[in-house]
Amino acid sequence: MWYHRLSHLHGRLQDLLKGGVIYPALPQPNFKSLLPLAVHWHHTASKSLTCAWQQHEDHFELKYANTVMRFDYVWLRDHCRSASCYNSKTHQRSLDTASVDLCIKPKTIRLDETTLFFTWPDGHVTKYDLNWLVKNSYEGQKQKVIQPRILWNAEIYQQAQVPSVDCQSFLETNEGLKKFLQNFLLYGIAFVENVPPTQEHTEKLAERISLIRETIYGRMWYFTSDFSRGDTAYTKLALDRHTDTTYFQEPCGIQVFHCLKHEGTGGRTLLVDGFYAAEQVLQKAPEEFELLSKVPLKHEYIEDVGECHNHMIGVGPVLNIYPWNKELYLIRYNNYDRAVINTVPYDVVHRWYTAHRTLTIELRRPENEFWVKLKPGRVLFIDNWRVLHGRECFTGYRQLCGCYLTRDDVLNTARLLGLQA
Ligand SMILES: C[N+](C)(C)CCCC[C@H](N)C(=O)O
Ligand SMILES: O=C(O)CCC(=O)C(=O)O
Ligand SMILES: [Fe+2]
Repeated sequence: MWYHRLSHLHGRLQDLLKGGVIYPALPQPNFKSLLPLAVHWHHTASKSLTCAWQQHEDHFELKYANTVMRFDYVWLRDHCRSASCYNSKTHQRSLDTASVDLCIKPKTIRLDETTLFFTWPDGHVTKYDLNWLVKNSYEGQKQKVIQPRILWNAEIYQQAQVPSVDCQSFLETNEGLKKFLQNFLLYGIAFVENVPPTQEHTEKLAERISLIRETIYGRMWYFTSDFSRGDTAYTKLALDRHTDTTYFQEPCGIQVFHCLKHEGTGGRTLLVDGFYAAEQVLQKAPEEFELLSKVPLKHEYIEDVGECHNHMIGVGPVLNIYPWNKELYLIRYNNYDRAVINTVPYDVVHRWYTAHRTLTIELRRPENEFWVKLKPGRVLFIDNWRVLHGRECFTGYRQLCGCYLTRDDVLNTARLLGLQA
């Protein structure tokens, strides 16, 4: 078996070498500085800078920058960046992909320096820079790190001493905003300090990083324990850890909390990194992790209080994973709002309960709980796709205001500031 694989690999290399091979000249300064390491360096450098390609019957194979890439011919035609195929002003494709022959093959392929030229049967020429191909190929993407994150339990988060960003620097400087977003992307929570304790100022903060997502709760919400809505959030009761709006097909991306007033006891906020807990499940029981990522569940919000009549349903697994790189991107966890399970047969149901228990045990470990008392002036932003929140029961008058944000627009702001998101 092993021998088989080896000889197969060897054959592939031979194939590759039959294609065009170039050794770009080394820039002079590098050459000099690397000279003492000549023997070792020669090997790695020639490996990383060599380009080898091979035209196969049904795909194009390219070896460059230590990456072996395979491209489908329709893909190569479809991604043509020539002026007639792609509008580089709008960054939009002009080519009608449906007009490409699904059996298309290039008539000729030529490499000049670091540019590949494909001439298609109708004479059209497509140019690709080798580095563009590395960056945009499936194989190149796989090498890229996933969204940088620091998974945390209470100790990790507290030891990190993540600084809060001052309201003025958040509102008035790009550095302040960037620092805030960087922390938010890394930890899934972030604080802004010295905010005037009003709904208007909280709204201003929200609008600085995103669009406010208006929901059945309104645009900016403002709530006390008056049971004005048919939900436990509007009482003085404790709330176990959960994510919000699990009953939306796309749960809200970010939640903003600002406690404007509390005259009483208790009412601390609980925060738990759901991705940290999920990672523990993946390590300890990978098949349970997989089940939680596959079994679709319904969450439901049924309200019939006063003038408020709502019936929301969202369907999706507890753990949502990108299929191409297995990256976890969303956790949907709310035992209060989870609806009747009728999407899976009984034996799967039992295995699902076991897996759900494993995750719950991780989420409930005291060492994973980060408790904070929200105070007027300190605004908390929570990544509702990652970090669970809850609260301790409380006495007295407590006023909380906040809103939900659309996730796409937060990430948009982050990317415009040069962050990976
Ligand atoms: C934040 N705010 C008070 C407006 C809404 C609360 C929503 C509560 C609901 N059970 C959920 O978890 O989605
Ligand atoms: O009252 C709180 O601190 C939070 C309640 C809650 O979970 C929510 O409003 O989503
Ligand atoms: Fe909540």
